[in-house]
Amino acid sequence: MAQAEGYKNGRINIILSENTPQSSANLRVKKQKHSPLEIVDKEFASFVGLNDLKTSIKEIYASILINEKRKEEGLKSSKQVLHMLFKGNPGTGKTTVARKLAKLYHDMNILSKGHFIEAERADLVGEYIGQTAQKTRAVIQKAMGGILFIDEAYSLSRGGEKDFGKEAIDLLVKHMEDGREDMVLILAGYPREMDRFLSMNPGLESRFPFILDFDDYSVDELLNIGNRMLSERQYQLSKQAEWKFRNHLAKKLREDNYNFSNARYVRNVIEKAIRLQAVRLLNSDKMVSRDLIVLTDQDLLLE
Ligand SMILES: Nc1ncnc2c1ncn2[C@@H]1O[C@H](COP(=O)(O)OP(=O)(O)OP(=O)(O)O)[C@@H](O)[C@H]1O
Repeated sequence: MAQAEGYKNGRINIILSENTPQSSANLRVKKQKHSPLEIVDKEFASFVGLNDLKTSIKEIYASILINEKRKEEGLKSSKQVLHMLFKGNPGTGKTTVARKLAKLYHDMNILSKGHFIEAERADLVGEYIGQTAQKTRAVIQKAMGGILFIDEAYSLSRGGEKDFGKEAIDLLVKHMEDGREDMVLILAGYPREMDRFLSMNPGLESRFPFILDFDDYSVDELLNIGNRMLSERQYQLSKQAEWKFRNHLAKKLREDNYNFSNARYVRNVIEKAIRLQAVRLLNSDKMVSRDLIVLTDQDLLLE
């Protein structure tokens, strides 16, 4: 196990005891001389915005480390339950953050494997008696040592009391109650549907100590996300294209916030623009190297 070794200059230094199974991950932590909270900043540096969420994750991270330290010192410590509810509109980063947490928890030695399993209703719910238990147990088994992420969790209670989805929920709850710690369950979905789902399954919410809200992005944040996606691929928007995109995003946010898919929408526009630019360049007789980088307003198909 990694251990927290005292506090120096406001930092908790992580050291390794011998025979640590994930020693390479933790050695990385030590070599870089980052404090645990800086590690969260570093891991989440590629995420635009999400400031409240980053603060919550730091609190979780800090409380886990301090709890471990208290345990070592023989002080009272609570059992760490890390199951989470993620509430946010489409494309607000729920899946991407959950994947990142799997890695972080692995580096912290909380999860032995740190892999990420995403499951939906069809993976858990069967069509005949006995099949749901089989399917759900198999998914839980596969997720042991990692994160089990169930997107649109409310789809499990779609059919009401008689539906097998209820059985899947009960099995997941039972698994959480059994207190096997080497798996984190994250139920995710859109805020309104999640709230309805939780109100229909009393007692469920209280089993999740962490509820994280993913807010919609502002126009500036969406543009920032887009520009980062482009620079990762060595592209950029022309001034005019950026202006056009900004106005369009502002209009989108005013119009249909509920169906708008936030950062995923931005990703789709950008991927389409890259394809349209390629066709435009092949059709043009003159091409200089800068043309390979710049996406113009003609390349942005905004709908
Ligand atoms: N804050 C962010 N910074 C940078 N990129 C982001 C951010 N949030 C989301 N993205 C990008 O947007 C895309 C969609 O994100 P993701 O799939 O995590 O959203 P989601 O909330 O799980 O959506 P859904 O609920 O519809 O499945 C991904 O490509 C992701 O990398």
